[in-house]
Amino acid sequence: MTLVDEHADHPDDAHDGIVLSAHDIKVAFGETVILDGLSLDIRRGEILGFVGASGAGKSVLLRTVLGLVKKQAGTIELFGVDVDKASDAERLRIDMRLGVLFQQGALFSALTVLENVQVPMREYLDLPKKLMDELAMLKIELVGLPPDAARKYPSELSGGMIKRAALARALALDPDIVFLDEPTSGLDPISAAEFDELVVKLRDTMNLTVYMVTHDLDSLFTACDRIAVLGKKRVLVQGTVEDMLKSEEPWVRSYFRGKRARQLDLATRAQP
Ligand SMILES: Nc1ncnc2c1ncn2[C@@H]1O[C@H](COP(=O)(O)OP(=O)(O)OP(=O)(O)O)[C@@H](O)[C@H]1O
Repeated sequence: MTLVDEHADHPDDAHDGIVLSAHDIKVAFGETVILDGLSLDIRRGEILGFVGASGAGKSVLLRTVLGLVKKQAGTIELFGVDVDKASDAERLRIDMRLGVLFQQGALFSALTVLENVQVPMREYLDLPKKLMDELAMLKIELVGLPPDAARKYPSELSGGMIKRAALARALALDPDIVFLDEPTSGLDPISAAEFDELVVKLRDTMNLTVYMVTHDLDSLFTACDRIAVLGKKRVLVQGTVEDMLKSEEPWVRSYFRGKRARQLDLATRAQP
């Protein structure tokens, strides 16, 4: 019996709290290599911000981790299990512990918010409708949507409400880790800040691990515990905001010490 089987409830506890470990990943489309020698660990309960220039491969890595893009080399362990070696039953257990919010929100337009939140429940669980309704309402409340949002269609929601509804769906199965692909893009600064606050609150209350692809400096400065920078096809630098501010890598320097970043840094530090 493997260590993983012995700790079936919380297998990652046997792995120093590392929820996700990507090692030496290579991904190419035809001749074009997008990721090469990329390694990254994410610890239980942290909010990791993943940044990098547009087109660097952030979404490709996310899709690779989720098994939607094939890698040419490297290993990905989720909760201590090498996904390439996982049995179908293990893979299913892993999938149920992952929540995903894709870049466009990706709600089904023909379904109400309640029905959207229930999509993963229908896919993975066999529950009576009444119980599913109750569970979905709990998630809707959890993300700060009013109860009457449940019967609305995505076209009837604001951008911020769509993101929250998509987050409620990502949380439908009480995942251990959520992957958020640019969750605050397209939101006004106030809605974006509120979304960040919600993510921090959920992490604190649910001990959620968060992997957030973002271009949003506010999110990086205020919500993320750690930042990983994608560059030169791998993780170029990782650490805290302080580490980013000290980095001499040219892209990191211009991103984190550019004019806008300096203003944000000062504003963040000025807060009581
Ligand atoms: N299925 C695919 N086939 C071929 N090329 C792809 C595919 N998916 C992504 N790419 C290419 O991989 C590169 C990285 O794309 P990706 O979407 O990961 O960038 P990103 O870092 O997320 O960018 P952005 O910040 O703009 O969202 C791009 O050049 C893109 O065209």
